[in-house]
Amino acid sequence: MKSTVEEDVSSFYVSIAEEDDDRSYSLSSDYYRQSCPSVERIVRKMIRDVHHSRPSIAPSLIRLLFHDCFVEGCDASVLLDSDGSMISEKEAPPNLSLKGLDVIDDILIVSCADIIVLAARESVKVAGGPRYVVETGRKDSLGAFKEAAERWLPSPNANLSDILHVFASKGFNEQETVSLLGAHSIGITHCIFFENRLYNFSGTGKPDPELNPEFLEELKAVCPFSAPSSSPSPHMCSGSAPSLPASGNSKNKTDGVIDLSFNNEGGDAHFGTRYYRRLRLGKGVMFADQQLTTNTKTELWVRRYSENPALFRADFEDAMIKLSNHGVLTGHLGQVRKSCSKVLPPDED
Ligand code: HEM
Repeated sequence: MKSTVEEDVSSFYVSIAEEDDDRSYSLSSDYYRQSCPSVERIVRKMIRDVHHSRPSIAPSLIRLLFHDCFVEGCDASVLLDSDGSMISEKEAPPNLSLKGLDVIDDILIVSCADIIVLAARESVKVAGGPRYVVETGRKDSLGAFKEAAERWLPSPNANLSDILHVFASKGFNEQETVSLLGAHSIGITHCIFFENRLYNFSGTGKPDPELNPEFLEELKAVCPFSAPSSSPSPHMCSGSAPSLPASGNSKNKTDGVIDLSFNNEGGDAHFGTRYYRRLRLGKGVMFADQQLTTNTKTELWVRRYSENPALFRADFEDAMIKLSNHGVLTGHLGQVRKSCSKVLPPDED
């Protein structure tokens, strides 16, 4: 006997074509009303189940949304493998440490692009963040954009004006940018993404003066200096920014990992608020984060969000909805892949 999920999947591919014929090409709140009415319920259940056995999955899926949507829009292009005609975005340095891609394929009951958005929404919720409403109807891309990934995904050592410029190019103002970065209140980072702040900040041979001195010592204990640092320069990711080996097998200093909320003493337990309170204490782990306190406009939002959890949650919801709708493909502009890592052959498109 077929499970509810299997029934939903088999009916989906039959009716998706009909669905497109009788509606305008835009996202909608009931896009899968006929073809897959249970999609949101199924994604919610699957994310909760995976989160139970693999609690690290929620931050990974939220980051995946950002890395998909910032590169030519929310079109699941980040999931495509390289083939004869294209190089995968997964090979772009900022994407080498992405995780959770397997979960999107495991859930695949509608387009990969919609699953990324719905999975990120549920991930925010299980991580203690707000629940927001997202529309559906995104289609998957016909190609991958590795060079765009290198151009648009900021380096953890990028300076604030570059970061604000990139976000502004995608339509996000300072307030929205600061609220989105609240996602860094959960998840992990590898030492390689901030070790220059501990040992050789901007080539000075000294630590970043913005780092809280006690916190600096704690970070050094977790990420000891073990080899000449590559001292990545603090500019946008263009292939020269720090990146991890594609395989996680090598045992070297790049393996060091800490929680983005490492030593939260003096901070706060809540999603979001925790991040901004830490920044005010000089406990931002990445350079990109800590700099939010150095500019009058962004510092204002850091302060407001650290003091007002309700304000943060409302703004974060709005910014995540905006991110989830960025540059989407609808109607015949895209396709619905059967495997997220492969474009459909033309005869099946
Ligand atoms: C200036 C912009 C940003 C930079 C430079 C940046 C950089 C990074 C880096 C280097 C990591 C560590 C990855 C690792 O070591 O595996 C990370 C983790 C993370 N980022 Fe960002 N990020 C930015 C914006 C965002 C945004 C807008 C979101 C979501 C809305 C986001 C969500 C996350 C999450 C949730 C993690 C933890 C991932 C995990 O635990 O697997 N980031 N980010």
